[in-house]
Amino acid sequence: MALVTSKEMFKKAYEGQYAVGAFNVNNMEIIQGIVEAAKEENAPLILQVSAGARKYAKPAYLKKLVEAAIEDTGLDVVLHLDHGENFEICKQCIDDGFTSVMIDGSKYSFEENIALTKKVVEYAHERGVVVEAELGRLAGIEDNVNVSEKDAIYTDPNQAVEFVERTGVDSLAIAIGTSHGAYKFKGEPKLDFERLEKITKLLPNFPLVLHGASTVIPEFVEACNKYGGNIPGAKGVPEDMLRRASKLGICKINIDTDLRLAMTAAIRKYLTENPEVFDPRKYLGEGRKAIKEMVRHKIKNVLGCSNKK
Ligand SMILES: O=C(CO)COP(=O)(O)O
Ligand SMILES: O=C[C@H](O)COP(=O)(O)O
Ligand SMILES: [Zn+2]
Ligand SMILES: [Zn+2]
Repeated sequence: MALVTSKEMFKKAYEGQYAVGAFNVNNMEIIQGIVEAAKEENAPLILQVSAGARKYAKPAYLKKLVEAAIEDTGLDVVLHLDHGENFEICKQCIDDGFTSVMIDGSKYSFEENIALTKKVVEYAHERGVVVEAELGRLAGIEDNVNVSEKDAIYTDPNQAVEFVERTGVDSLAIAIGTSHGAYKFKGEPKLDFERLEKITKLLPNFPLVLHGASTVIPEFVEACNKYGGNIPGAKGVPEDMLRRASKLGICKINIDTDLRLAMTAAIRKYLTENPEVFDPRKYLGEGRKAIKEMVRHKIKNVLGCSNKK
């Protein structure tokens, strides 16, 4: 039981053609729900912290909560920085004991992204920490992007090879049509699997990462809307697409939106049905339970990493 890097996890995931779930954490109930599910499923686990999470909960609280989760469950956990936007935040997290960091230089030019990623890789590797980088752009992608638009924003397979070789990065987040948040597709969901296969062929045995991979589980969207919410038209990546991706070199699947929706749906329902309750433990407890069930479902039925610890 310890904080570990994702090196071994990804090697096993690649060979076993499954993916490890990387779940975003922001408070105690979210962490507890996730680790309880991973423990029951005997699954490998990545807990990831965004800059926003660090701002909300404060770095020390999140670090100690993750340590407490490890102590309580006996799990091995990767503590990962999600979307580090500059060298300084990556350095802070490495100095803080994170075992993995993401440097997201995807908004910069290819050469600038390489230089920034290389700098983080050098600092991280000297300290036994692994690095994820990103090539290609995720945001604002719809299913009706045309071929030339795709070439501009989706990850270029040949560039991916050059990027990995020149930076020495440990894993790479790619853009094949997913996006962050609850509104991923206007029409039918579509991912560019041909591109993913090309990248995998050119980078054999190299772990790839899928961001923006929440399914936006319809039952949670419906519950949110039924109990006072207003999130019409929310749509995510269907489960069978995630299963397919995990057999094509995707070793890490990022999930945040589904955690938010599970928790919000459960709390909305509980408060609506129990208007007399004002004890936060009651409704936050419902949120935690919903997260645990959702994460168990992902581990067992989507990621395929039950009993792969
Ligand atoms: O990619 C993510 C975190 O980095 C989360 O994606 P979702 O918004 O699809 O959950
Ligand atoms: O990729 C983004 C994650 O969902 C984190 O979101 P956040 O920046 O609101 O914490
Ligand atoms: Zn990005
Ligand atoms: Zn992301």
